[in-house]
Amino acid sequence: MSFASSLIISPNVEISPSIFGFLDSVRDGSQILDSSRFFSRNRAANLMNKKQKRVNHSHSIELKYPILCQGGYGSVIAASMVANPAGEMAVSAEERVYNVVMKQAALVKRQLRTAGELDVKPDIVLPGTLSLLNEAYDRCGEVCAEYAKTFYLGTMLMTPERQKAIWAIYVWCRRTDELVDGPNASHITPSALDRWEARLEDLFQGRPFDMLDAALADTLTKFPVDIQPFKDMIEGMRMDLRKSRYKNFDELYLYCYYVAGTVGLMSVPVMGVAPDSHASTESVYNAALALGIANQLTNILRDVGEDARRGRIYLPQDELAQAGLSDEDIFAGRVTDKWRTFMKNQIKRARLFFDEAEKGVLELNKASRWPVWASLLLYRQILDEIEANDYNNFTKRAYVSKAKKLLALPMAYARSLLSP
Ligand SMILES: CC(C)=CCC/C(C)=C/CC/C(C)=C/CC/C(C)=C/[C@@H]1[C@@H](COP(=O)(O)OP(=O)(O)O)[C@]1(C)CC/C=C(\C)CC/C=C(\C)CCC=C(C)C
Ligand SMILES: [Mn+2]
Repeated sequence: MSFASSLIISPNVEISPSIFGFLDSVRDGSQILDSSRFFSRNRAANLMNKKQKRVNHSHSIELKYPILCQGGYGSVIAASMVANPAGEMAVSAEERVYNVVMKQAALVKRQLRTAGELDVKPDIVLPGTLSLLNEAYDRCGEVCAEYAKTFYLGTMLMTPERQKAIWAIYVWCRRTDELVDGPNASHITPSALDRWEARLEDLFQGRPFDMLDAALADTLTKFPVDIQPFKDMIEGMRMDLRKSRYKNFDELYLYCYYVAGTVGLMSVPVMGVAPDSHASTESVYNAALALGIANQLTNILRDVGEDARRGRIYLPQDELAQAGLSDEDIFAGRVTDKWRTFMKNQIKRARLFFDEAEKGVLELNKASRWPVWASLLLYRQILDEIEANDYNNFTKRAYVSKAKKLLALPMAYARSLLSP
């Protein structure tokens, strides 16, 4: 991606007067994320395993995302409630995220009941706005094509309404990511993120700030997309500003949910569930969440060296220690047997999340499955490439060749024809 194109989509939140100048219209609405509902202890379930075992939830809840045990990863039971140093019981990231998933699923079900069928609502168009909106959506499509070509191609089978909506969501996510990853990242402060969130709230209330926001505001009138995953993605960016180490997988899981699991939750209401699917809405959302987590874990494993050069280590510190590794080993970038063993386990875990995601793709509307399969197959191949590089993710970038990318498209298409 070129620096220039990155600037074009860079959100115009006030980050530094010297760069963008002061923008009166971006209100300083430091909305505080309502996290109280996250911490409800009444709900817990197993996201990654259909058995969903529940035991006395005031003390311990069995969850089964793949965590490290002596012999590697597996379907290991982990307590979701852990005592913090003060001896208080804290709720695990998995449980917090599960609450969001349940809320999203409930929202879609409610809309299904009231609308009869989850489909596109009619446009209410003021004279002149339609062409502006079309322009806005076209621009979203261009940005998407420039940043994520294969995925963009995959959206070609979707209905025009769904396609445009996914592009608009993509652009909002990309702009949010640009805030902390783009050329102006060093100027981003928590209050700039607060302003970006205030702008999000405005957009959800039908007051978009610019053309690209207007496309998303229009999408919201057509699909039952909730604000929570969007707010949570911004929360992930806040997390990136304040921390560069993750104590354990629970912390890393929450980060992965914020920056990528949220994408799954935003996309499903647009992509739609197949009319002949018998899967529960919750299970489809769980799969969507799993794909986001799998993608982000893969992204992290691919970029270990690059992140370390920025002083960041997105790997569970306790698992590194168990493997006999320290931050210094990562900064030194030596591929040792200890590192290979550690990486094998991390890759195994990421693949478990991809496996979980696969179950849900079949349940999506047929026309929406292609881009999802394409993204799943392509991202999962990055793990194969890390193995092919003999786990040197310090100085070698695991990269899926153009030929393999092209091959993934017909493969994804063939899979999208399979019925649930
Ligand atoms: C069909 C489809 C894939 C739709 C998703 C479209 C969409 C809205 C994508 C937004 C992606 C985005 C810009 C996220 C911002 C945060 C971020 C950058 C996350 C990383 C993406 C990879 O990007 P990249 O390699 O460019 O990363 P760098 O910034 O360069 O480091 C992520 C790794 C996460 C992306 C997560 C997804 C694409 C989740 C996809 C899940 C679904 C679409 C749900 C599918 C449904 C079922 C039932 C499985
Ligand atoms: Mn990024």
